[in-house]
Amino acid sequence: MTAGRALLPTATGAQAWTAVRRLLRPRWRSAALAVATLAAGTAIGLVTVRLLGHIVDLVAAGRPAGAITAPVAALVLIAAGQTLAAGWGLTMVARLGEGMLAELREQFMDRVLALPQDRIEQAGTGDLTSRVTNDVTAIADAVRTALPELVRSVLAIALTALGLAVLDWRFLAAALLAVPIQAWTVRWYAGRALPIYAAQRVSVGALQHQLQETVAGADTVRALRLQDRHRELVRGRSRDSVDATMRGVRVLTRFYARLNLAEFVGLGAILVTGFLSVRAGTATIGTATAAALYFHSLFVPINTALGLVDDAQAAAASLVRLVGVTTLPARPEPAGRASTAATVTVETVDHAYRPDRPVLCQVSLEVAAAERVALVGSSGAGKTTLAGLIAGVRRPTAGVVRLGGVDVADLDPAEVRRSVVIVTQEVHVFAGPLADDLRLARPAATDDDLRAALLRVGARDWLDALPDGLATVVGEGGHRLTVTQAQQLALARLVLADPPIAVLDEATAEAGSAGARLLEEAVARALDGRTGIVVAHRLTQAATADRIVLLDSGRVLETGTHTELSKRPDGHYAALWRAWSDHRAED
Ligand SMILES: Nc1ncnc2c1ncn2[C@@H]1O[C@H](COP(=O)(O)OP(=O)(O)OP(=O)(O)O)[C@@H](O)[C@H]1O
Repeated sequence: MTAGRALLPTATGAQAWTAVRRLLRPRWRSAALAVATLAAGTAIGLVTVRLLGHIVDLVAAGRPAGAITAPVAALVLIAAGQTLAAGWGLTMVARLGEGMLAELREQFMDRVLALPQDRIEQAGTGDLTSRVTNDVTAIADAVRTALPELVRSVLAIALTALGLAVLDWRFLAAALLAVPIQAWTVRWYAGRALPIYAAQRVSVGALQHQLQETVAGADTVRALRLQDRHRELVRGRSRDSVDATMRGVRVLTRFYARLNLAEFVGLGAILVTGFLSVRAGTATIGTATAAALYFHSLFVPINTALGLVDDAQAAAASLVRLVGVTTLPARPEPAGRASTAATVTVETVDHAYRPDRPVLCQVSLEVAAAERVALVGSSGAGKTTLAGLIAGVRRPTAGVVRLGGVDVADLDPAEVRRSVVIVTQEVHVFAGPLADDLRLARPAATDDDLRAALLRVGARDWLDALPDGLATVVGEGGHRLTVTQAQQLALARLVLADPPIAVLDEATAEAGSAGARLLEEAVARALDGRTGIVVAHRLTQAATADRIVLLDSGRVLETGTHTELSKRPDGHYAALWRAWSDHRAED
């Protein structure tokens, strides 16, 4: 569902052209060289036709067989030259396209990574994912196959027309009779094909959906004796899909039939012109043959270029979606103010993901440097949201979050990253050597630094057991880390990044009780000397904090030390603690 979503922007045609020109500018030399090489290949190829015409003239004049040895040898050389030039040219165009696509993709990812999380959520991650996958693939396909073919075809058409004109302008004029029919055919096709293809995709989608539903619900269908009804539904959808496909095939057949008509008209006109010119003695049979061959050699490039119209349209639609994201500002305007102090201030903050559903209301909180605050509360109370606001991952709907006394909104994003690091519930282990994964936090760290960070968070046992130590490949396709180990990895990254403030919303709950105890110790060591805001999923973690903040339905209900809060008669925290202690006693 995209209705009501603020989708990421789509560029206008003009913006897309500007982007393409900007990408092309530093590469204009290679672009010119690629086009020149392809043009040279095509031009050499055109000589073939002149030579064939020459051979026809030699044969018509009754010259001895030895006279055609030289033109035939030239034909072989030309074929070799043409193949080489086409190969180089196509490789250069593909390399150029790949380079431009890579740069566009980098710009795209740069902007995406700078987007605030709320903006991505507003658009829906599906929008972003489809741009990164489908749109990039559509452009990459076009760059790899359609673009080189298109450049070659356009060059072949232009140079062949030039060849015809040089041969004899009357033949060019005759060939041009085909152009109005071709232009009309393209207009006719473009108007009909798009809606037919769209309907075809819809009917294929509907058929797939029906098949899936029937297969997935087969037991229910059988139980309710709905087989006949479902058979009829599948048959109906299948018929629609066949009809739509056949409409597409018919339109395509007529498209090519009309192009054939254009070819027939052009070739007919050339043959009549040739016949009349040869009879009047103003052209040789060889020239007329060459003209007919020239025209014939236009069929393939013209059909290729017209056939690529679809691909070009799909690539253009994808291009405006990629360029649209790159038109977003690179990053919010930094005020360039530095904050190294480790205090956190939350001032009357409200937050809502949807306007009608407030998640945090008037939350205020002061955290002193090196203090450890535990956020507790039932599921959905707003703990993760508050943690995200403090870490600068999202912006409050109202109110201010200050780090070291400076509004997060005024801080340079790089400064925010230096001041505060968040460890979230889902730790992503990047595929690759463990050392690379750790160095994401501090690229200049030595192996000793990495080892020290892992030891500090209690990872000695599994580090020693890894087959290649720090060089062990972890993540997707490599050595699988357990939930606890992945959390320790995240904590080791925190130690390496060494920010003055740390926000932890980690998954001790998922780690099992032994893992959770291990992680609690790891957290305590990783937070040593830092200001820590910890979303405490286990109350034992809250009990050891300097202060506890209990959230309930987005409001701060209680705040104090464990000793104070647990003794409060009728206190919420006291009730939670009693329930937690009883539960543990039962275990
Ligand atoms: N990205 C989001 N978009 C929309 N609503 C959200 C989003 N994240 C959280 N919410 C909603 O905001 C409310 C508070 O969620 P939050 O995750 O902050 O609570 P929590 O106290 O951390 O809960 P838990 O302990 O289950 O993680 C919930 O009602 C939740 O459904």
